Amino acid sequence: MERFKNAQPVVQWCMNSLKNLGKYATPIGIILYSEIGSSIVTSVASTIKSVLGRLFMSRAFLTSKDEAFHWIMLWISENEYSSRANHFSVLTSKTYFDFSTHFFNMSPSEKDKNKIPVKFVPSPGTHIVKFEGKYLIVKYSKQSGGSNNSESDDQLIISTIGYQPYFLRAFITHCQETYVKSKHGKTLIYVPDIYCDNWEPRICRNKRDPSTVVLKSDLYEGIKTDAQEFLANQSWYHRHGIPFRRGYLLHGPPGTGKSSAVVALAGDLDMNICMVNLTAKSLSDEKLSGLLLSTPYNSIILLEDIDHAIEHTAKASANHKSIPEDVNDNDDLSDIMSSPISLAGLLNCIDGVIAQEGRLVFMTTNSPHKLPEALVRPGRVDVKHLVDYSDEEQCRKMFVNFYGEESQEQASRFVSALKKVSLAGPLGHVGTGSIVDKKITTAQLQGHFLIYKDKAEEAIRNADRLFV
Ligand SMILES: Nc1ncnc2c1ncn2[C@@H]1O[C@H](COP(=O)(O)OP(=O)(O)OP(=O)(O)O)[C@@H](O)[C@H]1O
Repeated sequence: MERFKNAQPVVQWCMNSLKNLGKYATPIGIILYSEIGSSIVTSVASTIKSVLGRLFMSRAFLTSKDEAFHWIMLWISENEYSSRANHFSVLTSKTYFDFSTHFFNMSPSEKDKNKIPVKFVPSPGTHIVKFEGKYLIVKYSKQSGGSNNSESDDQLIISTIGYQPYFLRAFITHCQETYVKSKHGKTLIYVPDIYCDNWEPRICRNKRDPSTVVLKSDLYEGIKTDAQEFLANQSWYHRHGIPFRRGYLLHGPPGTGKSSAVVALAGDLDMNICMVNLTAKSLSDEKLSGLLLSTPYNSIILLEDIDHAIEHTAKASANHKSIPEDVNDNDDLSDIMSSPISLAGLLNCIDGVIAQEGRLVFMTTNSPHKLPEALVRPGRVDVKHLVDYSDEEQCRKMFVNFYGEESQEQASRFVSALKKVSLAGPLGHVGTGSIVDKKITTAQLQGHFLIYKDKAEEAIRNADRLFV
């Protein structure tokens, strides 16, 4: 009984509280009702939407990391929808890269050279396009933030009515075919985006005709045959347990046609080129390996001036804290101190357990002696070629390429003029008469002929200017 007496105030307090609650019951009820009710309605609606979506819609998700993203964007840009869309982005040929621009003829007409051509492409948002009489909803979202994660990817969600995915697949296949057709006769050059997260197609240029790249006889053909043989023998490599990769090193003086040969080869083999600047500040070992593992299908990897990258890695690893002694005033110190990649990282990426299979890697350098043994060992570099100063035959071919087949006789006179100059050695001494000893590069020859465009005789008369 005593215990109940003690509990009396508590019971009284509870009774009072209930009474007071009665006063507020209606507003609290409304609030609770509306809050709970609306959340129930929202979740039921979204469940129904998602169930209906799954039952009656098919959907494809793509990010800009994937090549298919670009096929779709190109198709939409070229589709008549884009000309009618009231929600679009405007691109000019000077605009920051957008894949589609390179497939349009964006060069100004001869008549109106000051008028920059304009192209309208879909802007981020939702677009409705028609394909084979059916509608597709394309949701395009652009992520502008992130620097070092996949959040910087643009995203496409394509939906259409119908449970069966065939229509959507047919649409994507059609976009791919359109892309392949647009690319016909062109070489696509990919470079890493500014964060070095993904590849982006940067240049779409007409294929370079291999006959316009004048190398020593059979050099180009030798490289091409080797590459073709490699590409055709995947199963042989697998059978023998040899990694299916082939590395080439083209070395020689600047302006002798090393990069031009790779561009011509890519066109000849109907491949694309992925070019990495190994000294880019935003690159790192991880990013480089990520990039090399995700090179777009059917691409040649081109690492130009590899000796510069090696120099950078060496300086940076030796000088993480101190300033290198051989830095001169023109060097950008921050570049040297923060070399983006390490030598070990580079070697691993080119040929390590993480290296992608089935690829051609071309490296070019002016200073092969600066390359570490480990870089040029077989497996990383399987084929080495010196691309040297021009010989007689190259001078003749360059002349004929410039002035036409009918200029054969003039080409011989041009070569004689060059030999005559070669016979006069330095300071009145007799020279060897060998054109190669005069160290003329094909780039110099090109420059000379450009001065005397359409004036073959003047190019011959002034041949000695090549040696000034
Ligand atoms: N062998 C060649 N045949 C035709 N054109 C050439 C040749 N070599 C150089 N050229 C021309 O000279 C320019 C530079 O050529 P390219 O970039 O291929 O030389 P490179 O050897 O790669 O030079 P670098 O070592 O400086 O990178 C280009 O415009 C190219 O057309």
